[in-house]
Amino acid sequence: MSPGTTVLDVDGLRMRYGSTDVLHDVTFQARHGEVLALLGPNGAGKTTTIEILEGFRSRSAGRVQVLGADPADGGERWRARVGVVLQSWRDHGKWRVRELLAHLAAHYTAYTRPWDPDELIAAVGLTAHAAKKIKTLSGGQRRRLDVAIGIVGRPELLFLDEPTAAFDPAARHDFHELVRGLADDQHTTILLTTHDLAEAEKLADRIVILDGGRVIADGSAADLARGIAGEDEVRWVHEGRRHTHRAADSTAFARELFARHGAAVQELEVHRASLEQTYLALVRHAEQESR
Ligand SMILES: Nc1ncnc2c1ncn2[C@@H]1O[C@H](COP(=O)(O)OP(=O)(O)OP(=O)(O)O)[C@@H](O)[C@H]1O
Repeated sequence: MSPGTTVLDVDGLRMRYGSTDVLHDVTFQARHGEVLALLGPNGAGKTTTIEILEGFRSRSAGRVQVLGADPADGGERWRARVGVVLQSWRDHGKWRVRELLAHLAAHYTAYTRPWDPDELIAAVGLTAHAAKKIKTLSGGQRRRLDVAIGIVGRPELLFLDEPTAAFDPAARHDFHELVRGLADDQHTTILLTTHDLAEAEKLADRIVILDGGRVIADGSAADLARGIAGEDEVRWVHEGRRHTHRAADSTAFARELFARHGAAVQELEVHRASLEQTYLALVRHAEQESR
């Protein structure tokens, strides 16, 4: 698959539970090698969307293509190209970590070139626990194992539903490195849901925000920030005096500033609206509109 190919294509997706519509006309795409974060308040429809794309839930209407197939009838070969990290892997408590991953890797050899179990165990930081029974792992260690299970077949597309919820800061940092490595080095396309906006800002090439089952924003963190805040704040010191200026194009403004004053410009800082500020503004606005 080449860069620029559309790996996920969701068009007019609708989902109804009983008489309640929980997804209305959801449309977005993801390209090959892109990390897409799906954000939104509790109940916005993130898990429902991801489960439909994984082929675990039937949709009510709309067109969905995942790696060129409709997930509602994706066969085994298609499934082997898709990695899934569910909210938690509770079965197989008596299995040992290495034993389970070796077993799953063997299953994938018919379709893909799976990870070597020991390399994978090292990549998710479980080397010291490789011989332990799964039921004896801590919550965070089990979550690392969930991630290993999701990627063991070197999927072309990986779904991560709140992958770092139980991680300590070091595990979270290692996981971020692993995800960026999968996208940058192996060109894995990744769709993740998270409530951690700093995580989304760090990992995602693009962000889709769902609210009340509708897409209310789609773009890079910088695009979304520009759309809401409009301007960055530029601060600097010149001849001992502190200055502040708001600029729509802060890079062009800084270039001009240096062209005019050269090395006399000191302590330059550019402050862009954080994803947290942008997200809160977008969700508040959407909720006011729907009242
Ligand atoms: N099996 C079901 N039957 C009926 N309603 C459901 C079912 N599953 C989910 N819902 C409803 O669909 C809506 C979307 O739920 P979903 O789990 O997709 O949200 P979410 O964005 O993943 O939320 P969270 O951030 O809390 O995980 C919610 O209102 C939820 O109550």
